[in-house]
Amino acid sequence: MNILVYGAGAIGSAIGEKLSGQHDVTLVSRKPHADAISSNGLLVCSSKGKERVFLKCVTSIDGMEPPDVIIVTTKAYDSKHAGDDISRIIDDNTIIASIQNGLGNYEHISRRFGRKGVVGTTTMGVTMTRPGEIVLAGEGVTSFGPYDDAAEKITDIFIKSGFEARTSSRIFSDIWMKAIANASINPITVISGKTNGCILYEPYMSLAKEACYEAAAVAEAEGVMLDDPWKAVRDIAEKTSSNKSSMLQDIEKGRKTEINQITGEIVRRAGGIGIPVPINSALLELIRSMEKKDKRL
Ligand SMILES: NC(=O)C1=CN([C@@H]2O[C@H](COP(=O)(O)OP(=O)(O)OC[C@H]3O[C@@H](n4cnc5c(N)ncnc54)[C@H](O)[C@@H]3O)[C@@H](O)[C@H]2O)C=CC1
Ligand SMILES: CC(C)(CO)C(=O)C(=O)O
Repeated sequence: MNILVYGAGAIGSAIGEKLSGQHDVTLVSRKPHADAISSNGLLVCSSKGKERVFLKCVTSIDGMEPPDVIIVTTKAYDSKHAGDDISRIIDDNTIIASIQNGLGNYEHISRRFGRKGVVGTTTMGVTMTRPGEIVLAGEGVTSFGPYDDAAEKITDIFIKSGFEARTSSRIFSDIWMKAIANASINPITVISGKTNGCILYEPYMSLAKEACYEAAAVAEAEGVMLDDPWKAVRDIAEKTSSNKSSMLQDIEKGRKTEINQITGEIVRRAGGIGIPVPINSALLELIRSMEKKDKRL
């Protein structure tokens, strides 16, 4: 199959590399990463050692034939642009799947094409250490949905390429649960400057719990059922207790964060249905001001 991975940074490169064992994979990335991969291949570092893999990596999809599958792995703030760009090269048979954090990716990437797409979420952990080099911290589980032919086809492709993957009948709960975990953990790690485990202790735990319950109320008002969201958040914080959240890493490197697509979406949706979310609203403003390195402070 011809598979295009659009927005190949950390996660996209790791996914593309693994799929390339069985499929004709093209990564779409920015110039430094594309140049490094084209010259020296992709260096994949993991607990198994280091492996250099040669892959096709381009910076533009101009003139491409419609691929069988497009996997979108940009940051969530680039989803709208990704949707616009890939709409130029798809045909009726192209399956489009998003594997990203945050809320609203499905709407940007799939529903806008007027037909079903696939939405995914993953617990893989990958970091890009420099252009052309990634570190795989954990293989994780990747889930796809909604439960239909396209999601099953992508799940099958992933399983046959060696991923732990499943089709989920509750994909929107899974996506919401990941967003709630990110909303409860990530902003607090930025404010505290500590790793994910900080939310298991006071003074951070009460704040994280409030953020979690507020966000869960919004999900439930949207008809999304969640089982014990605070337990799920605590479990994720325990499993990743020594990790620096992606948001803390972004702030430390002076990069844009996904706060608007995580906490911002929760606050926006809460406003639309009249649910008070004071803790998430405060966290949103604090992270936005830290992102801008607010000069008034
Ligand atoms: N890294 C991880 O372990 C995990 C990441 N995620 C989610 O996956 C998504 C991607 O995360 P990462 O891979 O860490 O981010 P990343 O920033 O490493 O990768 C995204 C890449 O997309 C590229 N890109 C964006 N627009 C592009 C365009 N128009 N043309 C070409 N390239 C373009 C960027 O240059 C960047 O290299 C995020 O939503 C993140 O929250 C989810 C689970 C784990
Ligand atoms: C689950 C968690 C919090 C792991 O670090 C994450 O997804 C992130 O950092 O964005």
